[in-house]
Amino acid sequence: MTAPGYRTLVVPAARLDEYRRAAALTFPMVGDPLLDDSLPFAVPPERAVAVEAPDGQLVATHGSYPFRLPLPGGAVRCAGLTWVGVRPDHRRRGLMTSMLRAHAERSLARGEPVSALFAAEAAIYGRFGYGSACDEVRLTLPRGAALRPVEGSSGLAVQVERFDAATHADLVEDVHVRAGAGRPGWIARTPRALRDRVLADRPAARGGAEPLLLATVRRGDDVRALALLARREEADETGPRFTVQVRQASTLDPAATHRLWSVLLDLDLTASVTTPALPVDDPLLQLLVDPRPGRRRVTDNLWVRVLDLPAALGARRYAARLDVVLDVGDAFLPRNAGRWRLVTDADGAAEVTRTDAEPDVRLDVRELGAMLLGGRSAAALATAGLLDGPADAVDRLAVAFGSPLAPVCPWLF
Ligand SMILES: CC(=O)SCCNC(=O)CCNC(=O)[C@H](O)C(C)(C)COP(=O)(O)OP(=O)(O)OC[C@H]1O[C@@H](n2cnc3c(N)ncnc32)[C@H](O)[C@@H]1OP(=O)(O)O
Repeated sequence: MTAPGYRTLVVPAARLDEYRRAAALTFPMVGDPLLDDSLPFAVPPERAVAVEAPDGQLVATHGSYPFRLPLPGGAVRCAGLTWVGVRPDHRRRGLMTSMLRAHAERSLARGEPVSALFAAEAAIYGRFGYGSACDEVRLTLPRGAALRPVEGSSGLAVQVERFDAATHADLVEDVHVRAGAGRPGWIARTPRALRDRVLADRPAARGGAEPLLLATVRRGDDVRALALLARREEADETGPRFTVQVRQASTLDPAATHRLWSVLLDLDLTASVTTPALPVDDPLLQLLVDPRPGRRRVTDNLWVRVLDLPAALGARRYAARLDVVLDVGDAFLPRNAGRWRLVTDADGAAEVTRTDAEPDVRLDVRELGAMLLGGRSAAALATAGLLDGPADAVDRLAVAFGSPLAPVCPWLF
């Protein structure tokens, strides 16, 4: 239910400009016409939703992207929630709450059992059943940071050129997708308009850095790794000292990974290198001879909301046999609340059914979302008092929900 006098609507094409103006009042970083032109129209039109105030103005916005969210051993249709904003003069009267409800209902109607997002502020989304599902790490490394050797690296060819979206976007997206094979959370940038927006190198968004460069590592004609990067000058009386901002690093094998980072960590005239969001087990972290110099920032990455519990849990594989009854709390979407029996077979496939049996483990849907990608351990959540059950059941759950590779989404939507 929207607050009295307000109305939630799918934004018709004729009102998209209004939608953009409402978003521009909400998000302080929007304000440059060159940037504004691109926002937020990568959201497919039928997924742009707004709230209209009693005076007819659009005062709150949200949208979603049609993603496939990689899970351990599977993938699930996922509504990537974005542009949630309420005009400053209409806040704290329930408009976000009504939009989140509309988002859940519309996603379910489209057959999307899961929603995911990046949280502008981490305290916002737990109340709506989103759980922090994984972390990311960003490194700032000194130039020349040494890497452990990897056989075959030095023989690979490297090319550095100016990035041109029209020529290179397909290659960059293709390598991005392949680089994430087997890693939960590694979302492809769909639809194409979103990919184009993510890869657009708008001067207004460069923050003083040069236009994007594309570095490719090749074995013969085959591109095995690539990076998008830009150098930015830092004032220094001793001479030019550039910071290398690596915006995307996508690698397909260990030798190419080593070769790519060897080049990025040793560009002339540079003093330091910043990485994009990396999974917490990224190969770069394993390869650094000395991981201590520089800075390391770990923060929350994807937040995940289970909308249709049996469909979401049934879309992934499990690393151990389970026959467990979960008692799930879901105050925001009661359809998920109650007891569910989760049984997995020898291949890790799951069957999820309603049951009246006594529960083994009690948890909120928020924790289920946190565990879905394999990035949060049931046992760790239990030590924090966020999941309750006998130690053997909790431990089995922790093992079964685990993932061999740490989840991450390396780009922001
Ligand atoms: C996925 C994304 O798009 S992330 C982007 C999120 N957007 C932003 O940060 C833009 C700036 N902020 C805003 O536009 C708004 O303040 C919003 C969207 C965060 C909140 O909108 P509102 O309509 O004011 O929220 P609403 O009135 O529905 O509040 C619901 C509850 O959330 C709480 N809440 C709202 N904002 C926040 C916040 N930033 N941190 C913690 N709690 C919050 C409210 O206090 C309220 O709690 P209560 O039910 O216990 O009273």
